[in-house]
Amino acid sequence: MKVAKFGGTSLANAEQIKKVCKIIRADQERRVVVVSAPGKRFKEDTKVTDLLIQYAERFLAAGEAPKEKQAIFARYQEIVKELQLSAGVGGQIEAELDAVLSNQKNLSAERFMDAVKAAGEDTCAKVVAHYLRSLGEDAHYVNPLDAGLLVTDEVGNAHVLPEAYEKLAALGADRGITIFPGFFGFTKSGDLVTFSRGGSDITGSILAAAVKADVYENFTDVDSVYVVNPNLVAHPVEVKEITYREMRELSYSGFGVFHEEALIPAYQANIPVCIKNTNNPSAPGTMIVSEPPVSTKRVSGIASDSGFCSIYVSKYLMNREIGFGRKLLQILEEEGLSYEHSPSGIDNISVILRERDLTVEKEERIVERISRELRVDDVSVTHGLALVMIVGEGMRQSVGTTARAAAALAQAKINLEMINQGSSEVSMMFGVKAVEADRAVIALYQEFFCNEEENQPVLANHVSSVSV
Ligand SMILES: Nc1ncnc2c1ncn2[C@@H]1O[C@H](COP(=O)(O)OP(=O)(O)O)[C@@H](O)[C@H]1O
Ligand SMILES: N[C@@H](CC(=O)OP(=O)(O)O)C(=O)O
Repeated sequence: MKVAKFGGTSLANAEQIKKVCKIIRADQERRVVVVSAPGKRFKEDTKVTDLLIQYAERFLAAGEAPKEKQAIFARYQEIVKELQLSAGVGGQIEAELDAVLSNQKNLSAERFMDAVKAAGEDTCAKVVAHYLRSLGEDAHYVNPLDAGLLVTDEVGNAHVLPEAYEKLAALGADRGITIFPGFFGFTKSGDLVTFSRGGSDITGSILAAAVKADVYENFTDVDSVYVVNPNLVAHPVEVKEITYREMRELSYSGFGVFHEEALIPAYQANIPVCIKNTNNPSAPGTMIVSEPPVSTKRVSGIASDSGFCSIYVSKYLMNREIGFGRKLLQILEEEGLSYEHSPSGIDNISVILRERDLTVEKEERIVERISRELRVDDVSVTHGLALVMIVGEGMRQSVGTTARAAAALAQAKINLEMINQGSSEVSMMFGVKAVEADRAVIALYQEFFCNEEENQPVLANHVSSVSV
């Protein structure tokens, strides 16, 4: 059995939904289907999820938002009409959507926001199920509450609860084709909570693990995962196969094609993931697997993400002070902050955080506490950083990757704020000013992928002859 997830671009309008249904019908193994909300139809368009957020924000501020509501209805009305669904079906779908958008009673502002956001996928799943039925298929919409998709009570950032898997396993025995809305689940108390943005990928992975699918197919709008963001480099090298670990690092670092948290359920259940193109389903796509291929490249991908800041702390003989690191991180913990990385030297340490988590007040308090409580020589915060990540299982067997990367960045006149090699040795991180991130990725792409001779595959478990 296959679990297939279709992203927003695959469901943006009726024409796309027809392609999706053709793909579902082409393979009887595609029995559990997860759908996102309709995405962008063209570059400047707005995703339905963003329309829903705009609606909820206006509604919460003004008590009504007729213009925003109409924009949402217009998207679904056009789809229903072009799919030639009956007036009765269209009316029912619209009434159910309207009930969610108009019902703030007994809901806090944040719960209302999550309920409205989830209505995008929920409505889309109903439309797809109706359309498949109109084509004669035995398809049915399943609600995550009824199916038992239990999640933590973290509004807008839910995580699946372990007991959900057992309940969801029953979907594997369902008759016909199950159409399941992505992006949200329910707490044990029955409250709706969404995953973080892009979270329909997570739903697909959870269902694939629960029903022990042979493969989790993730349909999007590109033929494969590429070694760099195709919006940055035209026609970059395609990735045929990549490990969960590499993909996890690259998704974390900015590969928008697959949600970083979506790999865990599939990985734990050892379900291979295949990224495929709805607009070109015969293309083989990219397989995400547990073991690297025998002949693996030194570098599998290069990604970057901005929105980071760094707290730099220096103190003479820091290395001799027992408990220094713990006390520093405890200050961050007490301010409710998680940290991303922490490169260190003998007398200094940096802690990298997401900028969105650090308010001005928190920053002032943290700097003051570090100075006073840890009696440091220097503490400063640098904003506007991007992290550029080179990832590859082959790096473990290769010598000189850091030197080549640093030289390429130096040649492009990019100043390095920091370098950090992950303990797993499959990734290497460079901190640069956010404005220089794209240039850094391009320079690294040229270094590792545009020189045929240098880019010969290196054998796994074999030390490359390339040296510094
Ligand atoms: N390394 C990469 N390989 C492929 N696509 C990438 C990569 N990095 C970013 N992307 C972008 O991810 C997009 C697909 O993700 P997304 O827009 O979330 O699709 P969906 O609507 O199917 O969920 C692609 O159109 C591409 O622009
Ligand atoms: N619609 C949600 C969830 C999602 O996964 O969407 P997409 O498949 O378009 O990335 C969002 O925009 O965040």
